[in-house]
Amino acid sequence: MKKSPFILAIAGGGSTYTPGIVKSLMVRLADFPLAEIRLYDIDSQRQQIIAPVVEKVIRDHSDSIKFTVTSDAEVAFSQANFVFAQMRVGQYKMREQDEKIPLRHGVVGQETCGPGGLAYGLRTILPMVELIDLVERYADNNAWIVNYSNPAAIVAEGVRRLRPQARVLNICDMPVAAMRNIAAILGVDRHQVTVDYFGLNHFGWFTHLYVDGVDRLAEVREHVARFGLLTEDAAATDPQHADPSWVKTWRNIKPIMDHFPDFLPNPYLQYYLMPNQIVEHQDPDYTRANEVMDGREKKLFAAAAEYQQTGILPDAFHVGVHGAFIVDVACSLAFDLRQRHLVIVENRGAIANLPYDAMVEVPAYITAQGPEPVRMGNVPQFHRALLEQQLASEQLLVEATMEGSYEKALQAFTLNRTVPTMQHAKAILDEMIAANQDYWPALKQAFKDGQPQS
Ligand SMILES: NC(=O)c1ccc[n+]([C@@H]2O[C@H](COP(=O)([O-])OP(=O)(O)OC[C@H]3O[C@@H](n4cnc5c(N)ncnc54)[C@H](O)[C@@H]3O)[C@@H](O)[C@H]2O)c1
Ligand SMILES: O=P(O)(O)OC[C@H]1O[C@H](O[C@H]2[C@H](O)[C@@H](O)[C@@H](O)O[C@@H]2CO)[C@H](O)[C@@H](O)[C@@H]1O
Ligand SMILES: [Mn+2]
Repeated sequence: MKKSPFILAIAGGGSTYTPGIVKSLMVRLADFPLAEIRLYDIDSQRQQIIAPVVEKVIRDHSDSIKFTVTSDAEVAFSQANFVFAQMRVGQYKMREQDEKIPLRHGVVGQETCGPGGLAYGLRTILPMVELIDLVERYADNNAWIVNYSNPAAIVAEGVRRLRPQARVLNICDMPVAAMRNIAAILGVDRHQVTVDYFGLNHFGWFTHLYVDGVDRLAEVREHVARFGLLTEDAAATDPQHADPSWVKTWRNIKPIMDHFPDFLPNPYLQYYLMPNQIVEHQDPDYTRANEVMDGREKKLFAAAAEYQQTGILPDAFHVGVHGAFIVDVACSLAFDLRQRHLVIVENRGAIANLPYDAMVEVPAYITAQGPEPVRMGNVPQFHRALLEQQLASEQLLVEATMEGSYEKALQAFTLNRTVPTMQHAKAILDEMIAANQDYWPALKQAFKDGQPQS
C-alpha cells in the first residue's frame, strides 16, 4: 500500500454515521493522510442533505482534501485506496418492518438478530457483492473495503461464499463499545484493555480482560452484578446510549451474567437468551427504528437545514468509538501495524471446536494483507452449541439467497433461537416476503402440500 495520501470512498455516504466517521478521519490525518474523500450512495437526495455537513467537517481541518459527492460508481471508486461501507439496504423504512413484523407474532423484533436480521441479510448480501464488483472494477488493485454494513455476520458469510478472494474486512463496533464501558469501570483508557473473545458477530463472549497483563474480569463481574455493564461514561461519551433501549441493553448484561458468570456476554445475546422479556418490553408500534428516526436522523437533518440557512453547524452528530474504530482498523491495514482488534474473520482453527470455514468474531492482528486471527482454543459445550445453531441459521440464510430457496429461508428462520416454532417461522417469513418484494431475490418453493412448485 502506498504511503502518500489516500483516496477514500464512503459507500452509504448518506448514512447518519458519515459526519462522525469523517470527523474521526479528520482528527487522525497525521496517521491516515487523505487526498480525497468521496461519498457514494444510491439515494442521491439523502446524500445531498448530509454532504454540506461533511464538507464543513472536512474544511474545519483541511483545505487541501478534495471532496466529491456522487451516485456514479466509476467516479466514486476510480483509483480509490479504501472504501468504508455502511449501506442500509432498504433504509429505516425496511428496518421498521424487520422489527415490527416479528413483534406482531410475539417474536423479538431487532435489526440484526432473529427474523429481522435474517430479513436484512436477504436484502444486503447481493448489493454487497455488487459493491465489491464495482470496487474491483474501478479501484486500486490493493484497495481494502472495510465494512460496517449490517447484518455483518450474514454479510461476511455471503461474501465468503460468493466473493472469497475479495479484500473485505467486516467489523462491528459493539465489542469496542463494551470495552469502552469495561475501561470506564476499571478506571483505565480503553486502549489499555486487551481482550480474549470468541463468537459470531453480535453473538459472542469476552473471556479475559487484561490490563497490563492482569485479567480484571472478576472486578467487572462485580460491577455487572450491581449495575449491568452500564456506566455513567456510556451515556456521557455516547448520547445514543442514553436512549432508553440502550440503557436497558447495558443493564441486561446483569441477568445474563447472574445465570452464566464465567464470561462477559456481548449485549446482543439478550435477544437470544431472554427473548420473552425483550418482547414484553418492546412497543410493537414504536421500535428502535422509530427511536432512531425521531432521534439521530431528525437531529442530523435539522442541523443540516440550519447550517444551510445560517452557516452555523449545531452540535448534531456523535464522534465516538464507531468512527475511531474504523480509522484504527484502516491505519493498521494501510501501514501493516499489526494492531490487535476484534474483527469478523474466517475461523481457520481460531475457535478450535467450530468449523474451519465459519465466519467468527475473534481478536486478530491486522496486517497489510488482512487479519491474522488469534487462537482462542476450544469453547465450552454450552457456548459451542449456541454458536453452532446460530451459525447454521445464518449459513442457511445465505444459501437461501444464493439459491432463491424458500425452504432454506424457512429452515434459517426456524433454526433461529428467537423463533419458538416452525409455524411462527413460516408466518413471519411469509409476511416478510410480501414486505420485501422490492428487495429480496424471489424465493421458490420446491414443495408445497407434497407437490413441487414452480
Ligand atoms: N457493524 C456495526 O457494528 C455497525 C455499527 C453502526 C452502524 N452499522 C451499519 O451502518 C449502516 C448505516 O447505518 P445508518 O443507521 O446510518 O443508516 P442510514 O439509512 O442513515 O444510511 C445508510 C445509507 O446507505 C445507503 N444505501 C442503501 N443501499 C445502498 C447501496 N446499495 N449502495 C450504496 N448506498 C446504499 C442508503 O441510501 C443510506 O443513505 C447500517 O448498515 C447499519 O446497520 C453497523
Ligand atoms: O439502533 P442504532 O441504529 O442506534 O444502533 C445499532 C447499532 O448498534 C451497535 O453499534 C453502536 C455502538 O455499539 C456504539 O458504540 C455507538 O457507536 O453506537 C452504535 C450505534 O448505536 C451495533 O454494533 C451495530 O451493529 C448496530 O447497527
Ligand atoms: Mn455491530
